[in-house]
Amino acid sequence: MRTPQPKGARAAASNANSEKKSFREQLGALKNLPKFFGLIWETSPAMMLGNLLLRLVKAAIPLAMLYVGKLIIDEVIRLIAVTGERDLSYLWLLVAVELGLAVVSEIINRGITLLDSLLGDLFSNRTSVQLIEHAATLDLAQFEDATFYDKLERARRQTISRVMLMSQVFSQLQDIVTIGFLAVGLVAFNPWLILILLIAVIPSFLGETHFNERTYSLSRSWTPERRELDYLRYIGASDETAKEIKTFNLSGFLANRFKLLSDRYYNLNKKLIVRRALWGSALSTIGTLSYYGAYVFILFRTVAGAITVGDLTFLAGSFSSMRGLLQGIMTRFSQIAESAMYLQDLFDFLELRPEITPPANPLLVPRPIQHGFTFENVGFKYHNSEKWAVRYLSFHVKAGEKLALVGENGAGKTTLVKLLARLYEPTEGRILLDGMDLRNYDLNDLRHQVGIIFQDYVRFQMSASDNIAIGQISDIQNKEQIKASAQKSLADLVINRLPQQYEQVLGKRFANGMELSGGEWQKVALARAYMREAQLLILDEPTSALDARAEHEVFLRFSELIAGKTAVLISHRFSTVRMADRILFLEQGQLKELGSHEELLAKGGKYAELFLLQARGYL
Ligand SMILES: Nc1ncnc2c1ncn2[C@@H]1O[C@H](COP(=O)(O)OP(=O)(O)OP(=O)(O)O)[C@@H](O)[C@H]1O
Repeated sequence: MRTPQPKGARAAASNANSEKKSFREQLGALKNLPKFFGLIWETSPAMMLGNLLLRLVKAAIPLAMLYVGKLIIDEVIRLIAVTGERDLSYLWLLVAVELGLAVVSEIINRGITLLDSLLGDLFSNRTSVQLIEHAATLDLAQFEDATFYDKLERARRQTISRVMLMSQVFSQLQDIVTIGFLAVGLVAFNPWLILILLIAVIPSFLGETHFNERTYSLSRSWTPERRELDYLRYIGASDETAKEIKTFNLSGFLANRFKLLSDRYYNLNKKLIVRRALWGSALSTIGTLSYYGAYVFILFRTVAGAITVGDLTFLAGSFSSMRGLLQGIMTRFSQIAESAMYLQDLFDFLELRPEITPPANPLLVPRPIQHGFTFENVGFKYHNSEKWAVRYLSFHVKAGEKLALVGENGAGKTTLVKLLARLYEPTEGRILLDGMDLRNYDLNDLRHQVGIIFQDYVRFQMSASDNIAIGQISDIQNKEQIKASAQKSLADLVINRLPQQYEQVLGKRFANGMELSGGEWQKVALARAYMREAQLLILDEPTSALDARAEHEVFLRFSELIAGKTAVLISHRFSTVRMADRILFLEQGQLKELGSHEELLAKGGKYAELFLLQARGYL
């Protein structure tokens, strides 16, 4: 059993140390940027180019405005000094240019915001799709691993928050160009001013870098806890859990658990934010002092007549905006480096490869299957467990045979069928299909030829029609086939009663959805098995919520309707199980008995004992 809190806390502490990122590592994370921009470029080259062009033009505007401002002031002073007739046309021309620049600047700003948000949305949608597609290629076992889930969680966040990174990097480039322009003016006047400028901003930059790295470490080491918080928030207020939360009166328990965990995070984070605020204030004071030092210097030079009042405003203006820009660039730099580190999580996730892979020269599943499936001494351990879930399994399922799996809870029935569908790889032994190892077959073809309806099948909050089509999604438009499948599983009786029939959205999540009973849902899910043109059908207790008569009828139909196909059924109802050709009795992961209902009864073993108990109504 996992004990999340102490383990999480230990992990948090050790991660914080091992994940402490140095400045060099932050710089290293920037190597992710070209790949990131590659993805943005693929999203829309036109928008990316347009964005960059607009920003380039925008970068030149501050210098132009400051310079025109200087000319205006010098002209005003000149005009004041002139006696007699004054010609104001040059002044008005300058004012018109300044006005024009202001208007253009505003329009460009709007254009940049527009492109940023459109490109951002496109990028985020594209990455989300990529994430869904990639997740589908991974192994089931990977999804059962907590560290994998953390990675997935971080990657999922990236698809949305990394959109910010794009505009940050673009703004960074824009500001660097602007500074380049302004610096030319400043250097022309006095190169020392640039030095003072650097002294003003470097301390803040180092402070920001340090605190960003701390924030990243904290947030990263807390991923498992954040996932737990999300989970608690979800189960604390969700339609799926509301019933039990109310009847068991769990809200206090959940709220407390949430509060304990969130308070710990809040306190750690608070310490960091407060220290950041204090250091930030101290370091930016150094910046302000050096700025005013430079200002006083420029004032002296003006009073001494070395420069004009226009020069004064130009220099003070460029100095002030360069300071703002440099500070912005440096703060943004550490944010960009931090985001780039997070970006690593997204790329790491996209780099994950499944362990179950198709062979170099995959075989297609024989059509039809001739001999069937053979288990040769198969054993399997879940990766997070030392215990053998199943072991020493050796048996043969003939092509066209209906095999029932029985056994107590945890005996290994579901594990066995997952191995059969190659959702997991046996830890030892092998499974053969028509004499060839399952590993030699094309994975997609194999998955096509095997249809499974699990006991924990998904209740998709979509239309009844889509819920059935899930069994063979390529036939989603084939309404006839969907209806025929529904008739076979008896779901049509349920669906015909719904207000919008096959187009009726099922479940309670959406406003127009209709909830079904457990048994009704199972009939809909069962129809998925009939959608599939699979040669092996596996039903893992898909009828447990049906009443006894409905289950009997469903299985009778099932046997008739899939005549010729191989089927593996799992059920705890012996009246259903006896309809199978043979029954495999599992106990603690091992095969105990195998034979027809009559044979096993005659044997008088465990199966016979349980069957008789159930027949007498004790089970
Ligand atoms: N994802 C998993 N990770 C680790 N152990 C697992 C996992 N799934 C199942 N197990 C363990 O493997 C064993 C066999 O489980 P399995 O689900 O195959 O049993 P089952 O016979 O289908 O049970 P039930 O009748 O309750 O559905 C159990 O001991 C279970 O605890």
